[in-house]
Amino acid sequence: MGKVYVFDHPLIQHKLTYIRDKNTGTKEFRELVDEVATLMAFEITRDLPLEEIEIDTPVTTAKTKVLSGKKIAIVPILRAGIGMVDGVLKLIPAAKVGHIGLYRDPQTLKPVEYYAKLPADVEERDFIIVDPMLATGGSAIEAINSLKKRGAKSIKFMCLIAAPEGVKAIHDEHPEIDIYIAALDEKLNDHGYIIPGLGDAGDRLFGTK
Ligand SMILES: O=P(O)(O)OC[C@H]1O[C@H](OP(=O)(O)OP(=O)(O)O)[C@H](O)[C@@H]1O
Ligand SMILES: O=c1cc[nH]c(=O)[nH]1
Ligand SMILES: [Mg+2]
Repeated sequence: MGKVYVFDHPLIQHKLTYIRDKNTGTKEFRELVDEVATLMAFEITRDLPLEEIEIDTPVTTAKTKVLSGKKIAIVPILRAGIGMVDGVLKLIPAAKVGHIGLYRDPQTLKPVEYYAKLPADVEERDFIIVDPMLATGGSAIEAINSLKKRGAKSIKFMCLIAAPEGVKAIHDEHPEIDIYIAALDEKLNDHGYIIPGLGDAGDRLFGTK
């Protein structure tokens, strides 16, 4: 069964407070999302495999460790997921980036796919899907379906704020997926928005409302 990791690091929680605050403007919101994505990437990469190599220090030789070159791909769910990509790339700059375009129909709350482009070597990569919000879970489930359909074998899901309903929905559909979140909120409202949440992540990132 996939696990749920809630990153309660004080820096993440502090920054998340200002991300939630409705008085935080677009520029600062974008910067904070980027910073939290970097901090989350630090935690999510904790289990990356290492290999031992030998190097020369100025005084002697030393057996020491480097990353063993695991192939990683970051996949933002468009639009709002884009806000987390650069933050993750700061720590794993060699990662490839795929894109999945989904919007949530405001009436049905069902996700509609409008774009998908992934790295060619899908089967060999570890995928990290990024999206600030996990609400009903429809978008995340559709993104996971889309990756699996194209041959992905290893998938993690990372978001800033999740509703319990969304976490359950992912695990009902894809029980093996590990979910990484900065905060697990209370519930969804009647419009599928997370309470207390942060409002519409895409609109706040891109200033479209
Ligand atoms: O868990 P769900 O109920 O599917 O909701 C979460 C989705 O809703 C938001 O995207 P939105 O549809 O607003 O698109 P946008 O990123 O283009 O704003 C958010 O970024 C997630 O992708
Ligand atoms: O609270 C929510 C739910 C879905 N999408 C958002 O951007 N915010
Ligand atoms: Mg949106």
